[in-house]
Amino acid sequence: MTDRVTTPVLDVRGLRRHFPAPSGSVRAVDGVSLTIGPGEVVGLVGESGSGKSTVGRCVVRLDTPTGGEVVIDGTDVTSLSARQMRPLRKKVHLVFQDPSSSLNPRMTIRQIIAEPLRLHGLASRAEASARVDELLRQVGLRPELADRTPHQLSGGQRQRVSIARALSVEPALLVADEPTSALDVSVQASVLNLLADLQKDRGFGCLFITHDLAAVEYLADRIAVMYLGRIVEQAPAGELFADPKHPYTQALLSAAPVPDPRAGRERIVLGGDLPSPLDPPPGCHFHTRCPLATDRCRTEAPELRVLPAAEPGGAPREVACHLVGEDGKAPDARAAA
Ligand SMILES: Nc1ncnc2c1ncn2[C@@H]1O[C@H](COP(=O)(O)OP(=O)(O)OP(=O)(O)O)[C@@H](O)[C@H]1O
Repeated sequence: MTDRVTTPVLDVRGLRRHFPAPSGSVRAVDGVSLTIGPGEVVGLVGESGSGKSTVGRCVVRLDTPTGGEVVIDGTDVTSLSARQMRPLRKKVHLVFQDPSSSLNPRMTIRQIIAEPLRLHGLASRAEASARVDELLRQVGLRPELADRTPHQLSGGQRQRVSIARALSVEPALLVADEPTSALDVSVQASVLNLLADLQKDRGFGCLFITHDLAAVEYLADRIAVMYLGRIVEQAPAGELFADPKHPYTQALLSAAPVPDPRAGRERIVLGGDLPSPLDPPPGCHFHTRCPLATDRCRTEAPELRVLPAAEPGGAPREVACHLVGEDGKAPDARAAA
């Protein structure tokens, strides 16, 4: 196996993003570590305000971390200037939540999709034009749309254009931040299917940020669960849904629609709101809402620990909870709730 094959497309270590505020600092991201292998899809889930988008923005360097490291395809980009970052921009692209605000309304679709190719000097004008036609077909749009402007397209078509633009330079990593949440429910599934098909065909790594648990179960190989700026659990997608270990993950998944009603999952209703990242609770951040919290949880922050794989040779999983045993045996928040 060559080094190229084993180098992760994304290696985030101890990432922090604290925003200064008049009465302290907002710890939006507070020590996140995450790895994505080539061709791997990692879902990042958690309540609104848990820090998911801030992680995504730091990865694509739309935001600058206040601590930790971001390594993209083997290059540490944490402290690169905008100029130094430019050649690396083709390795990682972001698909935003709302395509209406991320596409320049004065440019044609052809100009929008060709822009990254032009910025990176990857194609002549004629080559870029042919490539745009091909990309439009790949995202399920007719090449005739190339001469229109974004406002002449539907929301779903605009998001397909954003995806075509992001993929025009064949990135190693795509960060998709709630790529379907601004779309009509009727087109959400087709855009998700498109992303899944393109990912399988092209094999790019993907950080998929979402609230949509059904979508993440469908798309992700692995899922990381965030709570108040930290990852509290990471596991292969199937294992996380079948056997969530962290009481927060149990509560989050209990609210997801169950495809098979016979599997009936009892809902765990969490008390209170997500605490403020301006003044996070001491110890385990989740203790204020956890039905199982003990004195230790209120004072000592649990580390993210590696648990034994479910099967020999299986992928390891990680959890940050004092109540999960070394053997991976987890308490049931449902019983206590
Ligand atoms: N520029 C900023 N200045 C101050 N606080 C910020 C800034 N950006 C984000 N935050 C705060 O950081 C926390 C995390 O925000 P973030 O948008 O990353 O969460 P999220 O999990 O992506 O939420 P959502 O799912 O609603 O997008 C929130 O409390 C938010 O208010």
